[in-house]
Amino acid sequence: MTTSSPPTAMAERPRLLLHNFITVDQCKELEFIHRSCGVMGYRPGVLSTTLSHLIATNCPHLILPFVSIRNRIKDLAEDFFSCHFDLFLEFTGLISWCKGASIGWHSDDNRPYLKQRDFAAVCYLNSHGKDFKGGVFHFKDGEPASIFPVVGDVLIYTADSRNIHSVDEVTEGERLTLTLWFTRDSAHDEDAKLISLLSQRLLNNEDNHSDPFLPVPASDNMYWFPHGHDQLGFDVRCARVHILGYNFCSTSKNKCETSDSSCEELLARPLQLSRGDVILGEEFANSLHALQVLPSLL
Ligand SMILES: O=C(O)CCC(=O)C(=O)O
Ligand SMILES: [Fe+2]
Repeated sequence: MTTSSPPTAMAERPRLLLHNFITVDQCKELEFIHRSCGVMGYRPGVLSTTLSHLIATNCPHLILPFVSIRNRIKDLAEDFFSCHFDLFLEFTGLISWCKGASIGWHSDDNRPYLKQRDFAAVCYLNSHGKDFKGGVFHFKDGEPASIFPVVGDVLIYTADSRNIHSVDEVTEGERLTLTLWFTRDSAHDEDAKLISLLSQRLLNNEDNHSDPFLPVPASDNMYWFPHGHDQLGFDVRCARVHILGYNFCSTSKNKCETSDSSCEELLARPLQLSRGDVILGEEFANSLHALQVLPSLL
């Protein structure tokens, strides 16, 4: 089912909301990737997983679930905006908006370094009212005026001043999206950059023979989620594993230690998982590896 506006309104404010464009299973798969790999994002209270981050942390195989979804949304945007040329993906990222996150009125090309952005697509991977509260999307003018995110829905719009929009503060839970920007400018083609990163990584792996399937954590501060004042906050990896009912513990000491000063060191080393007093048998190369495997143990 499609929600769109009459032709004149459409020319003034080109935008489209499509329901059920991606399946709930696809949304869950992307959510799982984000839960195991997400790092601090581009705004306060926002976590993100970009494709270049997946390559840099040795997880290029996790790009596969994005491929068909990206292509379908690109075809949709080319059709809807009647492009007589191929668009390029400029950015692809899973973005979660935690409690307190919001964004005021803006267009998506509103900075000199964002001028290449022509179109935006936001896929909602979870639902307002069920998974989070707040986080409603609004267009400043025209219809539809407000969008209440529903899992599987996709919203596309031009990145220019015809589509000024905002997102209300998230007041509970975590709001998750797959956000894409498209450009006409081949100099900003994300795929060309990803291919170059992939080939560099292959060359490096040839040199150091590292295991091609084990994730490498990003630097610790990328996982540090500031919360409140006075250096308060938490490590996103610990938070994820806690939510699933587990703790990280050191393999050497067979002792759980997630909250002391050695936590950051522990998270980058081989470790095990515990649940209450019970230590699970599996050993993991590091915290990200555990987070990637944990859903299959549940
Ligand atoms: O997540 C959304 O609904 C829109 C986000 C947004 O406006 C942005 O990232 O620029
Ligand atoms: Fe935006």
